[in-house]
Amino acid sequence: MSAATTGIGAAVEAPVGPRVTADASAVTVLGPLLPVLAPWLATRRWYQGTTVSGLRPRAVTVIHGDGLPDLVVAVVDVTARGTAAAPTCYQLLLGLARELPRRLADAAIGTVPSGRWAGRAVYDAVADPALMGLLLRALAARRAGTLRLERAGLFPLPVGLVPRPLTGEQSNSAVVYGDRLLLKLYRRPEPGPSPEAEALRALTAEDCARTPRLYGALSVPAPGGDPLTVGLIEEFVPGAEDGWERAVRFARDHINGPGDPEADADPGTTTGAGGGFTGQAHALGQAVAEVHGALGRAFPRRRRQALDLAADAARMRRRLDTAVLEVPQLARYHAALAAVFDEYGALAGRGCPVFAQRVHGDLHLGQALHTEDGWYVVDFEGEPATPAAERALPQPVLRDVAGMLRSFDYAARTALAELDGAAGPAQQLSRRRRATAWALRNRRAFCAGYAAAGGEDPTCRTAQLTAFEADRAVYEALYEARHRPHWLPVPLAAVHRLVGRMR
Ligand SMILES: Nc1ncnc2c1ncn2[C@@H]1O[C@H](COP(=O)(O)OP(=O)(O)O)[C@@H](O)[C@H]1O
Ligand SMILES: O=P(O)(O)O[C@H]1O[C@H](CO)[C@@H](O[C@H]2O[C@H](CO)[C@@H](O)[C@H](O)[C@H]2O)[C@H](O)[C@H]1O
Repeated sequence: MSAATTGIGAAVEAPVGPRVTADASAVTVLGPLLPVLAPWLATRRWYQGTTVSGLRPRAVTVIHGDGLPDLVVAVVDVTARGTAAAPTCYQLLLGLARELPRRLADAAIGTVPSGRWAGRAVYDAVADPALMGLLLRALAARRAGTLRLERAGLFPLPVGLVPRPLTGEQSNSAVVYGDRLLLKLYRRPEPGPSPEAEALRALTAEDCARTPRLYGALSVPAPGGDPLTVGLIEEFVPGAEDGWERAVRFARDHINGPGDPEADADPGTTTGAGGGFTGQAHALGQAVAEVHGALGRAFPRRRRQALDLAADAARMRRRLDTAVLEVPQLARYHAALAAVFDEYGALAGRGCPVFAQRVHGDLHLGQALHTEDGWYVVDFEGEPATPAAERALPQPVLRDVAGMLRSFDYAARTALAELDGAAGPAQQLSRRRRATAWALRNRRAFCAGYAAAGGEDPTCRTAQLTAFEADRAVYEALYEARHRPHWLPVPLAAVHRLVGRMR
């Protein structure tokens, strides 16, 4: 590896406790770690490339705690080998221990070959509750060097809670403190204001009961620009079940349930096809409408003019063009999809009012948490594959509604796929019908809940909803092709169905 370590970022030592050590430059701190960091980084789930050729520190903070390994929080620009692409910014949290306890073996990165930490074990500090406790104490005491916690609201920040890393997350890392706080650490921090910090700050100020409240946003200075947001501290929603897992479980039970002739009938007339989930889907619709209401009060809400709608339609077409290059299976639907987007673009000319405001931006069942107190909506970062500058743009609320409707389809198909194997043809047909009916019934319940809580009635805005569902399915096709190719048939089937409806 040839590591580029020029372009020195700020390096600050932030002592917690009585020990004060001298400042060191970012290069001095990170330089000796580079040989072990590069191969480790290239295998992280959140790392975008497959190789690392250069790593340039932007901001490095070292935090010492008495009797603890040192903690290095480094924001670095990484260049992948063999690409002309601009470097990508990553956040690394590294522990440096004289000896790595066996319980942290899975977090091991390597042994530092030289420099001040020569011979120490370097490891992913997010896995170490002791260091995550140290980080929270340092942030609360404003002793984390260039790493700042900008508080939201006046809620006291409890610091004596037991930390545990949250497993199973996708693009970021997270630590839960005593089931009360969640520290979300962005692995790929992005320049400019953070859509998630902005949204949660506003929702907290609005006292929205359906989202976790924000305690504060973590940032490091970015020379010549806004500080770079590298994380958030928000309320942890205890005792929650992930909405995706819950929906798939209910769908599976329904599809596999005892023979119920009603459930196999036309979904428009059945009573049982929602598989016991319709009440929850209704409540979820209400929760999303509440979140939209709060966002609509906190951020500007404006009527879309004809030019705006045409620009939206053009953006959806561009997204389709990009997706077709990577997902050739979409090509046969190109003209029909473009027609769907154009129909949306022409709505203003027909006197149909469309309003835009701040929305969630990547709403699906996995962003909803079910508790005894009802639903919570989390993760306001927006679609990871959409450029950062576009994510906070005002959008019609039906974009979020469409995201959730797509998710009911995903849940039904996932449940079906999990069951299909051992069934004969007749049973498979019956299951398919039940899966379709489950999705349809819960989509309707969600829309009814949304309208009942004061949101605009999605079912009265078919052209908008179809365009947003189609656009979302195109996004999903690209997402699946890149990350989970065996899931690609799910959004492709949706595209087929959606354009079929327009013919
Ligand atoms: N405030 C919270 N309280 C409880 N669990 C949460 C909270 N926020 C997120 N989670 C859980 O963590 C998972 C990952 O969080 P998320 O913000 O979606 O991160 P990512 O962007 O990495 O997907 C969520 O699916 C949810 O299960
Ligand atoms: O949660 P993220 O912000 O990482 O969202 C991305 O990944 C999601 C998958 O984890 C992806 O969601 C798609 O798959 C879900 C099932 O796993 C399904 O419920 C969603 O409806 C579907 O869009 C999401 O698109 C992507 O941005």
